[in-house]
Amino acid sequence: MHYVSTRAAQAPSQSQQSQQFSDILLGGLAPDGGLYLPEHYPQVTGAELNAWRTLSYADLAYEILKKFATDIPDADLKALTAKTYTKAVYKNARAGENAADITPLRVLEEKQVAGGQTKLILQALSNGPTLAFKDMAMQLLGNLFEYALAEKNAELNIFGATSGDTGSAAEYAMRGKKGIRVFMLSPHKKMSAFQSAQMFSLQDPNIFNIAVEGVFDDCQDMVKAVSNDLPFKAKQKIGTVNSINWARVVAQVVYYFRGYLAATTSNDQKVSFTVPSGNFGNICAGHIARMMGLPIAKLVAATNENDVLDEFFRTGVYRVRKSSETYHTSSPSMDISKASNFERFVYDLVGRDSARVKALFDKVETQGGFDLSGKPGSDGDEFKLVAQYGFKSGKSTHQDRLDTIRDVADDYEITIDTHTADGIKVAREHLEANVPMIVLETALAAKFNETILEALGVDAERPSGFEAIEELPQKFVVMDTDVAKMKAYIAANTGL
Ligand SMILES: N[C@@H](CCOP(=O)(O)O)C(=O)O
Repeated sequence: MHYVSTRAAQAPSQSQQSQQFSDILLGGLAPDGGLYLPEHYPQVTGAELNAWRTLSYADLAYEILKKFATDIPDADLKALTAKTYTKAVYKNARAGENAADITPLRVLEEKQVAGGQTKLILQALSNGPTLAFKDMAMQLLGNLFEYALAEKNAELNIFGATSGDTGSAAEYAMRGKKGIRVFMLSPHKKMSAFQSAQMFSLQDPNIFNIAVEGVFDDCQDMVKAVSNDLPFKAKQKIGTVNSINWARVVAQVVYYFRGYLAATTSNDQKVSFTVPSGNFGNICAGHIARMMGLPIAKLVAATNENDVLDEFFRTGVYRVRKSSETYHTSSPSMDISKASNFERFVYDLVGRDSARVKALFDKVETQGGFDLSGKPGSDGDEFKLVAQYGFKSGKSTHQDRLDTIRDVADDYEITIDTHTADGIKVAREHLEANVPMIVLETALAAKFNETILEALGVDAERPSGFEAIEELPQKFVVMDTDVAKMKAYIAANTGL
């Protein structure tokens, strides 16, 4: 399988620099500033789906990943997925969940309505080491990086940005790994107390936490600026773990298949997914699963008050917000106004025309957005095609989160986190008869105890190993949004 940049002038199989999975695994952004995607989406047959119904999560991951990572020997890939997706790693399953399922489903509600029955299902994705769905991909990335670096006898300096969950998932997956350092930017004082403590309490010498005076988008812009300095990137051996890295997205494709197979008994049935969305990486994985032929009816993006994506899916206008207009909310991992993975979807939406993609995203940088509504003066009319990709959206506020956390606790005796609450609030607006709606869980409630206390008046249950984490000594530096200073900090700590 060859990979193409969303901004490339040439298909990779025709270019001299043909890229395969292992070539792009360690790199992140393409050299032209675009994002990698496979040259075509591999298709899944009905017979394959049937055969996959009885597989373990690890074996299902292997079957899906081998369609994309065609340059990794089958036996090695199988060993990597078997090592990653174990019940020992995903050990934080709650009462009523089977840890061996890795991403167990829980039916929250079934209702008789005109024309049939609606069903609301929660897919648990946060039973891994850092209690967030990011572990699902990051644990695999840690093992893939170690494998690839050992093959090349190389080292890697990961430079990433987090609004709360990617950072800890990456640091837990990479701590102690030979040849790997992690430099993680986060918005200073804008994560929950638990999220900050989870990252900043790590004392490992290969982990560097940098709290940036700004919002997540400022952090992500710095990651892109550093990645676009190709000589610096090469000299400092910079890689990334954000969803700009294709391997992150493809690992997330697996749980859409798993959710579908667990919620249905025949391939004639469809399901929909609601996905709490910030950087568009998670729902982009759903888009890819759907493009591979998974019978998904709707993909519903749920945003918080930072509603750039909801605005696009309602109007066709993509209008990024300035840092000063990005709200600090009680679902902080989604406090994002410039969703980097959105470019992958736009690439498909405009018929894989990389020149158009480049022009549109250049316009984001120079004029703050683009308009595909087809109205006079707009940049195109592709918004009319959005429905055929199944996308819908909705938005949720702090009050919605509080209400939903209370409802779900009262009705189904489960405490959900604030981002999952955004998902459930929006999912309820898109229920359809006879099409189960699966909400992807973002994290465990313990990570956002401030809001759980406000909603329920009691603390969220805390899995063992995280008691009093906020009291541990913290190690981090504070910096402003100065790319030159950031580069100097990286170079000083790598010694390269
Ligand atoms: N919500 C994320 C932000 C980074 O997103 P990613 O999927 O690109 O890693 C976080 O919690 O850090």
